[in-house]
Amino acid sequence: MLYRLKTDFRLSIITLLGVSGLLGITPFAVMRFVQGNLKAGLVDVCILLGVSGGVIYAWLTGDTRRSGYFMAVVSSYGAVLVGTIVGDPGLFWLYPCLITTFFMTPPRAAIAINLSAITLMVLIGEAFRGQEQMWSFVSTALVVSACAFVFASRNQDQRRRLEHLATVDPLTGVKNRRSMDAELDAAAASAERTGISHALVILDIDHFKRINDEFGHTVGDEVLVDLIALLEQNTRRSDQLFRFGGEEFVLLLAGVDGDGLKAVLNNLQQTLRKYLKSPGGPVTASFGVAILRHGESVGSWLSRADDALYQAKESGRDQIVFSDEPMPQAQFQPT
Ligand SMILES: Nc1nc2c(ncn2[C@@H]2O[C@H](COP(=O)(O)OP(=O)(O)OP(=O)(O)O)[C@@H](O)[C@H]2O)c(=O)[nH]1
Repeated sequence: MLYRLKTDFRLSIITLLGVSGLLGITPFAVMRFVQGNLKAGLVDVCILLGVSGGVIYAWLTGDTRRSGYFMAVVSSYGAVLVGTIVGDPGLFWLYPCLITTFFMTPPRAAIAINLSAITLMVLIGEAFRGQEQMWSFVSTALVVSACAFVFASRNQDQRRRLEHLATVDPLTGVKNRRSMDAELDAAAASAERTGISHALVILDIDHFKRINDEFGHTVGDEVLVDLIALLEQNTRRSDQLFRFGGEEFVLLLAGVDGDGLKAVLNNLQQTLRKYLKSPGGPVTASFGVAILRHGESVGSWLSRADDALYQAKESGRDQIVFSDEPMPQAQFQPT
């Protein structure tokens, strides 16, 4: 539970809003019923139910996008309703909502929710004692929204940048080993669900050490970058490429049958032979290929591709070796 709160920012904001809503609104709901203000008491109860429902939904389903929208709408328009019924004390409830909408919904949606809530509050007008108070509210609500927008946007940029740094290889720009582990898990789960075949290719440049030793690390780096450009030009957009380590890369292909896979890999091999070069001449690569078996673990899938790569190296390099002879059709049916 703590782990989810730490790693899922939106879930933590939704939970914070839910808990503070429960703690903050419950005494007022009780007070309004005690004072005989049934309408205000019922509005408070509805907000409490909505907010609690949003939190429970987020925790049970993990769908913080929908519950974020729901919570933002319930809390903001709920605050407008409270302002309409109880007058100016309701105005204060809108301020925390104006801030938290930016952390629960995308910026454009948050701006729309905030502006519409401020406008509604003004149009209904019940919450204000006079013009001066109304315009003070409008100005301060806009300032709060603008500050929350800037803060939330910066926060989002920084999170995206951190995510990029954590998942992308800086030299080649392809996803790193860390992303690969997550994507292979997702691919295996998708294969079980849909029956679509998934192939994993480990590709390793031949005699790469010699290139580094003879021409230097910078030239070696350029060969790696050229390799990625060639791989990206000769695979589908849906195919995924990862840097497995050093001069080893992993290609994940979904929905390929045996013949299609052979054709893609033969084409890649020819392309590398023809276009991948170092100052010492053409550069080749060895390929180890494994198609995911029904019920197989990702570890075993990777290890079969790695064994096939080993065989490709052992049998003279510049080879494509399949762990199993690929079938012309998808390997297994959905469960
Ligand atoms: N330039 C450069 N070299 C790297 C990078 N990462 C790993 N290497 C080098 O890649 C080389 C890999 O050498 P080996 O594992 O012996 O492989 P190889 O020479 O390609 O031999 P085979 O794979 O058996 O054909 C080592 O010299 C590493 O230093 C990198 O990011 N840039």
